Amino acid sequence: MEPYISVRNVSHVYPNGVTAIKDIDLDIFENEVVAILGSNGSGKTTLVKHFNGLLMPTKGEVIVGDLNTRKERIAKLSSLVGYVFQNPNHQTFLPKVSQELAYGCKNLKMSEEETEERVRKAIELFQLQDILDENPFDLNSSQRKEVAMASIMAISPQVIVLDEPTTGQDHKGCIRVLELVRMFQRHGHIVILITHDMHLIGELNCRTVVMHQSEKIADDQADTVFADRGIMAEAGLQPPQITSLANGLSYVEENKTYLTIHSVLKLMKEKNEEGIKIGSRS
Ligand SMILES: Nc1ncnc2c1ncn2[C@@H]1O[C@H](COP(=O)(O)OP(=O)(O)OP(=O)(O)O)[C@@H](O)[C@H]1O
Repeated sequence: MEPYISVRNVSHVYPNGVTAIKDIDLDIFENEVVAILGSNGSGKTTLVKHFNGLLMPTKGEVIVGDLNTRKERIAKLSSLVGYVFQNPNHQTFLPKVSQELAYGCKNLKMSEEETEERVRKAIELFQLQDILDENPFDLNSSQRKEVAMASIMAISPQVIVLDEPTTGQDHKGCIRVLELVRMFQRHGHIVILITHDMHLIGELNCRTVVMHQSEKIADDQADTVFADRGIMAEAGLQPPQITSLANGLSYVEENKTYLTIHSVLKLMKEKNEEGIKIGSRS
């Protein structure tokens, strides 16, 4: 299978001389959810900004669809790769939600009918019917984030990048992000998450790329990555709390990784039925 995004031996050195990513190879395939994980300054954002042409490699090349990002206009690339910024205020600027939702399609010179149809679908998916006339800046931060995501969804890019989607969200907001990631995937999109949120990655148990000091040091399913103590320590990462808790239970096999509260509760129930008492590892 051909990858949709192919990052080939890419490095990026900023004009001030900082090497933000180094010799990265990465293939991302249709319909994947991929988390890009790593501590502050490890190169996550720099890497992902290469997918929609916001940055160009200083070495190597990035292919999106069958387009080399060096040779494409940014408008074309942003119709393929939609970027939802961490702070929705950075991508929201029109006085009405309805205008905001239509902006991307209009900017890509879609016809009025097509824009209307796409916006209608986005309104339906995100249940925004009641706030169409509101000013996005009068909405709360969760609603503003929904509007930002819906505006990207209206463009319907093949790839949706969510930059720290759970930052600043309460518990309900975080559950909503999880639902949206799954919804984007059901609708056939590739979802790329730039995140520090181990709980979110654990719940998704998605492919996880770990960046550390500008290099890719791991690329595997989240449970495999989280079980690799060497990688976790090198990258300065802690697994989700529930994984640490499960690791402390006496009856959890050393090589098993539990990522969600549901999986730990299921294990406890099974052990309880077998008459095995909960104990902690000595
Ligand atoms: N515009 C820029 N000019 C110069 N250096 C930059 C620029 N943007 C990022 N850097 C540097 O590049 C390195 C990687 O930064 P990047 O933002 O890609 O990391 P990150 O993993 O996304 O970090 P964070 O989690 O803090 O957002 C860091 O050393 C950072 O200071």
